[in-house]
Amino acid sequence: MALKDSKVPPEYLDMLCQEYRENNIILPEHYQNVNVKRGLRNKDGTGVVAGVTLITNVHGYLLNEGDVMPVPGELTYRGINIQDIVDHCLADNRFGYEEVAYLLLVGKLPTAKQLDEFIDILAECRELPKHFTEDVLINSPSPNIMNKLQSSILSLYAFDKRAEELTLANVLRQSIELVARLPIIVTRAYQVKKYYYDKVSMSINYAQRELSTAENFLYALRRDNQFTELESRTLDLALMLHADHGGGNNSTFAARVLTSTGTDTYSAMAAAVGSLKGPLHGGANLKVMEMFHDMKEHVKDVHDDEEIARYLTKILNREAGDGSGLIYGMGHAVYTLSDPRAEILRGGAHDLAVQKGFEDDFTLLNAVERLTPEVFRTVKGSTKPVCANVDLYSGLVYQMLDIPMELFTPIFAIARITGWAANRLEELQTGGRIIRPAYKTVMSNQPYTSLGDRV
Ligand SMILES: CC(=O)SCCNC(=O)CCNC(=O)[C@H](O)C(C)(C)COP(=O)(O)OP(=O)(O)OC[C@H]1O[C@@H](n2cnc3c(N)ncnc32)[C@H](O)[C@@H]1OP(=O)(O)O
Ligand SMILES: O=C([O-])CC(=O)C(=O)O
Repeated sequence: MALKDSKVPPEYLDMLCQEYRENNIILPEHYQNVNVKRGLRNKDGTGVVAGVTLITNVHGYLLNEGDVMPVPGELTYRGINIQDIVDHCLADNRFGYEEVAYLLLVGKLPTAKQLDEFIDILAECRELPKHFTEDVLINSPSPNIMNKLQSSILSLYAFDKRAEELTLANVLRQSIELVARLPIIVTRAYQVKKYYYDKVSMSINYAQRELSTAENFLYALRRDNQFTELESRTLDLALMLHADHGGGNNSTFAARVLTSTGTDTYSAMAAAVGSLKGPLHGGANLKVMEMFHDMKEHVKDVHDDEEIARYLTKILNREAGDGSGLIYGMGHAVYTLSDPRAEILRGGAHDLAVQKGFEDDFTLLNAVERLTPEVFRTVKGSTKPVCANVDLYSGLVYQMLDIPMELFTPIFAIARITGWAANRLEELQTGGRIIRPAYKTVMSNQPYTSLGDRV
């Protein structure tokens, strides 16, 4: 593909690509011969254990005499089941994300007084440093909000006099500030993006002290600052569910890898944002919706399972969708029978769909969840269970809340900053060794050839 603005000529690139392909062949047997744990996975697909943690447990299978036994998934934050956290917050009719953030960061549920204090501090910290909005956001727009979020987090370094200090108190302070500020950065970066790239007038609002994280997001997103109770509660639920997922998920592990070098908070958190953006990880929530819109164009009857299964088969065969062969929102590295977050979001998506008249959309996405395992077995001949993951229903939920697609993955980041920060703190306090896996070379040694003798 020719890059219009590049000084590197396309024919030169073609030549380099050809050279590259000829000189960079690693065959599957190379992996097998040296017993490499590709993707840091054991032979049975389970993850290589890279550390111990007190923060989050992701339970997706049992090991029975060395065999992986599929079980319904369970997610616990600091030992407390996510379902219980959600149920209690809903029963008390209060926002839960702030409580989850305290729990993950500090290690125990806050008392009522501690929670009030924490919410007050978050409110105090939400406003961005002086000139940050003008210099970092307005004067330097990006078409991609995850990209802008990543560079904004790096830019916060310059506004922090104690950016490098690794004491517990300082990193906790930085973590709280990031939890408070990410919703503001994301919504402002979005406003700037709309103004600069989409030629829509920009509206930049101050964060509101009395509003929760979810409410502040919706307040800043909407031109009229209006949102309903149902909308803010649903977003709050999504934030709770996305807040952490153990030390091994790709973005959190990236944060831990960088943290283990002794680097600063902003560098570690920016790396995590870059990881989350990927379509196999947090970026899947955007991909699910792209896939879903494509399906809506091609599937005539959302109640016709055979037609939907045919379409899913085409996706797996790279004849439909984005050509990757992936059914986004399905499959998980740990969960086998179910992802508890997808179960909760499915319920939320269903209720919203009924209320807002999106029943057909829900039916179609639900059919993807129901039919994929069988299609998967038929096409791939694989008996491995494949379940819906958290990204399957989140996009539909956000769409029904009238949140633009380009903010789906940034919302994930707004929630996950808590988990990244909690894992960074744990790595700093208890890790104690630079993370440094090995790569086995499959290249044989060769002599240096003088310039004039090369062909
Ligand atoms: C927040 C999150 O990060 S949740 C995950 C979000 N990502 C997605 O929804 C993208 C779609 N899903 C996937 O790509 C995968 O299921 C992942 C990345 C989530 C997990 O990957 P893995 O742990 O490697 O999955 P697993 O070991 O089960 O893969 C087995 C095989 O099934 C394939 N597979 C797994 N899920 C899918 C899928 N949804 N669609 C098509 N093929 C899939 C893998 O590519 C692999 O194929 P291969 O043996 O030919 O290489
Ligand atoms: O755990 C994983 O590999 C991915 C995931 O679901 C998450 O990070 O929420």
